[in-house]
Amino acid sequence: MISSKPSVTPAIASPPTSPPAQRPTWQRLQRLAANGVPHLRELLCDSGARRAERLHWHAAGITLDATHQAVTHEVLDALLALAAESSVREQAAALARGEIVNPTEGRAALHVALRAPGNATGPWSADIAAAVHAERERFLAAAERIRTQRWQGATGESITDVVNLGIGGSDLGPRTAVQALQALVHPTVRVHFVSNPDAWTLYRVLRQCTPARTLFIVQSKTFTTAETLQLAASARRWLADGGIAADVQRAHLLAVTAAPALAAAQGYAPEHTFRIWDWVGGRYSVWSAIGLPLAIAIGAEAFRALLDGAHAMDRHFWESPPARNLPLALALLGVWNRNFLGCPTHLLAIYSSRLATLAHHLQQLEMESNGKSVHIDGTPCAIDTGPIVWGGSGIDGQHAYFQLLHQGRHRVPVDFIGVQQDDTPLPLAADHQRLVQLSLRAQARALALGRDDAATAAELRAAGLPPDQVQALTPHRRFAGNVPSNILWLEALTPRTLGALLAAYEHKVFCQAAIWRVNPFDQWGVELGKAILRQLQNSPA
Ligand SMILES: O=P(O)(O)OC[C@H]1O[C@H](O)[C@H](O)[C@@H](O)[C@@H]1O
Repeated sequence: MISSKPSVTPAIASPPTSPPAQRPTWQRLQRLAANGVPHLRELLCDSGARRAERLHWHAAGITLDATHQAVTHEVLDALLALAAESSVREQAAALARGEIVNPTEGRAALHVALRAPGNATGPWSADIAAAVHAERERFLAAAERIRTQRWQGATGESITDVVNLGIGGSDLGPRTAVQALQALVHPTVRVHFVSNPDAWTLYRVLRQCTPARTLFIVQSKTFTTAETLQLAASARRWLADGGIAADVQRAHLLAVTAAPALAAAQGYAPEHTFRIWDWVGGRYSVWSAIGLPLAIAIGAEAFRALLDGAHAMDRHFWESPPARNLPLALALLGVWNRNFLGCPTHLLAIYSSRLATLAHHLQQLEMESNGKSVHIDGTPCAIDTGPIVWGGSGIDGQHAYFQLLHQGRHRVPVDFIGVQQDDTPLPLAADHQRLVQLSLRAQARALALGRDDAATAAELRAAGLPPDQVQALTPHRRFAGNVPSNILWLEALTPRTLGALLAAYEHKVFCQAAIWRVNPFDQWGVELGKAILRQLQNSPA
């Protein structure tokens, strides 16, 4: 019997108690920002190899180039001191030991245990390792049966369509990964994702499917989410209307949940129910049975490679010194931009169409985790916490909203995310890839350097404009620049690098929460809307 309870130390992992703004390093960073950092035009000209060396990180197939961040050596030193002063490392170790890092729900957050190879133990308990291993083997075996069309529906036909019903963390992780790894997707079993209870969303998928050949995966950690239950009810009615009566629907319905009793009460067969645990946060759950649709799409071996990539990033995060630690660097640069340069938003500009959905996944990861205004001890935050995270396809954005980034009134830090080696089997794929990669680099450069009045006027004069027009046009054609950005390169778009990238962002979010002293694992903010929905549903029309 798999225990749902992690063996946790009952004590709350203790972050430093002083409010961040009262810490000496925080105040040092405030002074550095107030004194002004040189324009990126100057920082990028500083050809001293040391800046470039300090601002590049490599781990598990991911490279972070932060040379376009508005930071000096002094700022970097102070940020690393802030991490030490905030006990980031100690807090990460407490998480991995299975301590209660989510005190408002009395839970551990052991997503790192989900991606350890085999049944290897880590700092977490042997019970957890064994439970994770057993359930992983169970859901991967089911995924292989479905993928190889050995899973039969009630009428003995093979399954050709798998429809994932789930929302938030029970949708975005696997949806993003299936999208990203579509080159590996099995050609005969189609995997669909439906999260939105707008009836058309489900209809649009079901009109392509045949009931006898369709399998639904109802994914819900709580098994109480109204949107998912509505979709499941509709799916079951569609099966019944299509000749798969309620009493033989079991082979068409899988459930993934931390509340198996609720699933059983709603008629899901225990042998078709896969287990997650209360210590798996929804937005950290793609590594668990919530990844089942992904495993069906790409196969067990590729799914294990995704876990391996994430685990490689975990090891890097735990073992690398702070100055060489990629997720910590992402976190610290974000803190600098948010708290000291005063940037309220953060853009994810993704230069790989297969990865574009990543922006939605990371938006949930960052905003649901760190969109908080009280510290972990319940005291109000006097500092800014998680920024507004937004984004999508960078190339498309260039021809739409990038104008505001270049010349608007907001300074928007950017993570440019690209892929170094492309595998698209198209004759001119290398040319496409060169255009995409150079576009990424050009945008990072343009945002950083801008173009001052003198350079703008010189260019207009060189184009042959008379002096009065040069004068009139210069204010419109100048660019302030100095917009900070990261460039993240995946060496190739593989399960391994995708796993590593997702894990890097998870650790980034955790490090920022540790510095801001907020709980990144609860999401009470979404509850009020749910409660009011229930009231409205129960009140007379
Ligand atoms: O998996 P479920 O319990 O159905 O929850 C689905 C999602 O909805 C909730 O309201 C939360 O905002 C998300 O964190 C969660 O992932």
